Amino acid sequence: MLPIEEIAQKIGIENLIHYGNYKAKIPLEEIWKKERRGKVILVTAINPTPFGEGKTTTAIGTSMAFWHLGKKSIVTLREPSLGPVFGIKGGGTGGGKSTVEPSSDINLHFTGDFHAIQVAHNLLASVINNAIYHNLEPCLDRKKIRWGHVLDLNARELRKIVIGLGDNGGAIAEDYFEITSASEISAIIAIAKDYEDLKERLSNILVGFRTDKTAVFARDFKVVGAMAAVLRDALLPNLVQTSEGTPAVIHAGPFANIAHGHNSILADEIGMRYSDYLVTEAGFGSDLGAEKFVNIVSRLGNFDISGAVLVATVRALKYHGGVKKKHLAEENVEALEKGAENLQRHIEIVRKLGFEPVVAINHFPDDTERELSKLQELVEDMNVKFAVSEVFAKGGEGGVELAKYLQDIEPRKPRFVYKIDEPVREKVEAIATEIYGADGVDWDHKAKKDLKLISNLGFDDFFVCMAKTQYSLSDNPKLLGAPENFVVTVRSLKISSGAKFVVPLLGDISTMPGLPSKPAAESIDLTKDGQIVGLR
Ligand SMILES: Nc1ncnc2c1ncn2[C@@H]1O[C@H](COP(=O)(O)OP(=O)(O)O)[C@@H](O)[C@H]1O
Ligand SMILES: O=COP(=O)(O)O
Ligand SMILES: [Mg+2]
Repeated sequence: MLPIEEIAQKIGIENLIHYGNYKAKIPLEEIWKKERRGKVILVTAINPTPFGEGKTTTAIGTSMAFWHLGKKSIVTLREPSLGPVFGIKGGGTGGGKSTVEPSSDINLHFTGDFHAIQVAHNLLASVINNAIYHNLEPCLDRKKIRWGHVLDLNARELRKIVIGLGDNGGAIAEDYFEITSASEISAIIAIAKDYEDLKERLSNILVGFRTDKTAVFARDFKVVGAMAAVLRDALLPNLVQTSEGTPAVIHAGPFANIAHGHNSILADEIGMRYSDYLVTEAGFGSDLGAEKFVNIVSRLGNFDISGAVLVATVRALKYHGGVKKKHLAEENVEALEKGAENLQRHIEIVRKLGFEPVVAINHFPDDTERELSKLQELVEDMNVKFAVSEVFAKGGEGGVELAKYLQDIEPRKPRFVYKIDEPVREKVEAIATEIYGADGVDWDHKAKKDLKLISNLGFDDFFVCMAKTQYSLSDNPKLLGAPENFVVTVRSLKISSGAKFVVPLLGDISTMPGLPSKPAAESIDLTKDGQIVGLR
């Protein structure tokens, strides 16, 4: 690795807040010193297998490839959450010869941003419960509290809990934990422009209602200052490097299935102002990350997008063709051909969002020659540009063909799926029908009540941040491939009035994931000389 100041010098960043030799935070005033000039390249994908199909890896490799072409590029990514790190997917720092470093630090505590978000979130929860204990104003109706706790782990046992069993003045009550990436504060850190905006958004967080049904916000508890104080450094983007010594800015961590799925806009500003090509990832498939990147992030950040890379893999398309996870390494051209219908749908989604995708076939070692040539044949018939990406095996050199397709694409205005002043119900129905291909939306009783509440509170002009399974275009994780003749069901809607999002919860999506029977944590260790091993 190069010393982090050498990475900063490559792109002209002059001031850093060092976190050791290889990590640094970028002061807010540094961000605005340059004008925007970089083209925005979005990396999205088809619906993935539980292992992930290589968007992070491809984003890193493509950014490095631009340097091979003599262009300056910055890759922006989200901070990995310990949920997947210890859970199914493992780390979020790419793989093979296309990684961001120091990967062990980045995958674990990094610069402490998630811990800060966790503390700020739980501080507010403790103050809410304390007001009830001391019978202080604002005293919330316990059954109408809409602010739980967060923890950066996959802990299904905390999805629904009872609190107050100890010395708590008898206020025993139901409560819950979400994973930190699902916290509204995680979304706020990803969209706030400066400390004033941060505090304004924190103060507008809706925490619940009094018994007289009046709404109560975080500002009513007088701890917004303390929350902002503990978040002071978490708002600053983190500068690190790729495995080829090119700049990477990693900041904020909302997942794309339970939140908006993109790194901070501040990180993107650095990518646009300090390089020719910002390569950035939106989580999971285009139905989730790319939809929200266009309809929420690019609208909030007010920027155009040039290119869209659509990552596809043989293994995920076989999965969509009906192959079980444990058989994905076995050749199966027939299943690949059937599952390719999922790729066709994502090409259409990216076009609906206003862009012409370039398909990146992310080549895995298990792909056979027959499968690879079949997939190239199928993609050719889909009338879309594509390149076989070898960035995992070869680093930036393996992404040059892809980068050459992207370098001359001109910025375009995204096509928003909904107008911001439409009612929430219509926004949700537009996304479900136009992006997912659903015939319509079913609204559970609780969801209908939430819609009414949103209108009564005057929040109909909020962004819609859909929460649903990442495995299917529908809200049923078993409905793979290119499902048709289905409706999606909205169970309820979270109101994030600080971020100005409403979060419709579809199907049985949970904002607190669980661990698999064999957690990735089992392969992690610390050697006697202090080396962390086994993080993948
Ligand atoms: N071409 C490849 N060959 C082998 N493993 C890969 C390849 N691309 C990605 N991976 C691995 O697959 C997992 C998911 O990759 P990642 O880039 O995180 O995907 P995503 O961002 O789409 O979830 C990581 O462990 C990564 O190292
Ligand atoms: O939020 C999900 O991100 P990945 O698609 O990178 O796992
Ligand atoms: Mg990723």
